[in-house]
Amino acid sequence: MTTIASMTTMTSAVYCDGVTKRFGKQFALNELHLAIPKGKIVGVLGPNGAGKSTLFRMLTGLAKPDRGSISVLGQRPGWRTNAHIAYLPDRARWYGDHTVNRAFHWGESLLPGFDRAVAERLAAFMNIDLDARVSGMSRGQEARLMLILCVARSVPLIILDEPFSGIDVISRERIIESLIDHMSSSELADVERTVLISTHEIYEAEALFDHAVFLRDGQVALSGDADELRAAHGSMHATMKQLYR
Ligand SMILES: Nc1ncnc2c1ncn2[C@@H]1O[C@H](COP(=O)(O)OP(=O)(O)OP(=O)(O)O)[C@@H](O)[C@H]1O
Repeated sequence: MTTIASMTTMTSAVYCDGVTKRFGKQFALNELHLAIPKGKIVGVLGPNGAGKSTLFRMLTGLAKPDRGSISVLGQRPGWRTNAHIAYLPDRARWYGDHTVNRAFHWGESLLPGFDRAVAERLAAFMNIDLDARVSGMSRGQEARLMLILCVARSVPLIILDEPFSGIDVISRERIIESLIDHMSSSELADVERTVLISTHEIYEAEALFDHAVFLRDGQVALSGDADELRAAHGSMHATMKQLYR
């Protein structure tokens, strides 16, 4: 029998039903109910400690819920689903002795769906020298490399946890522009991509989003279509201010 829950599981990129995760007495996620539609660029937003990284870790099978169930691309998270996910964790670092070229070569051999030509184009746009050694890069330059390694992949789900942290405001605007351009380009038309992005740089990033989920204390405080949220509150930034003041 097909139930409403099983249909929502199939039509959603991510579906969480009553997901709870505790660390000692602290609830990271508390009876979280969430359905993220496929094919959208989604802002996963909220103050420090709201549960964003914990949610992402669960979607990639790195953490297990104490209670509740999670479905990613219609399946339980694990190695099968991870082949279809490009995940940029917060605090991600690359090998210091690699050059950008070597990182892209590594990506080509080991990351499903990695497209080197796309990576090189993004690198040119983001001012990343292919011969640069990672150990000599600034934090912001390394953050760009990590971002490219994820978004140059043709996979149905991309999860970016704080991808812009450490990148200066001018470069951030340029990078967000290049992402908008890249996400809407025809080279990705073969895959229905869902992209989840957590960021505190909501002012600059909000043009990216066509859906938003606001978390508070491990629960969904508000979620919906970005245009509808903007129409109701003025901007995503204003929505955030009203929700968390
Ligand atoms: N491994 C852990 N051990 C103990 N507590 C944890 C652990 N991971 C998360 N927490 C707690 O769970 C809550 C949610 O943390 P999480 O990192 O998911 O928040 P976040 O929304 O990503 O925050 P930020 O915006 O600061 O990155 C916080 O109170 C945090 O202290």
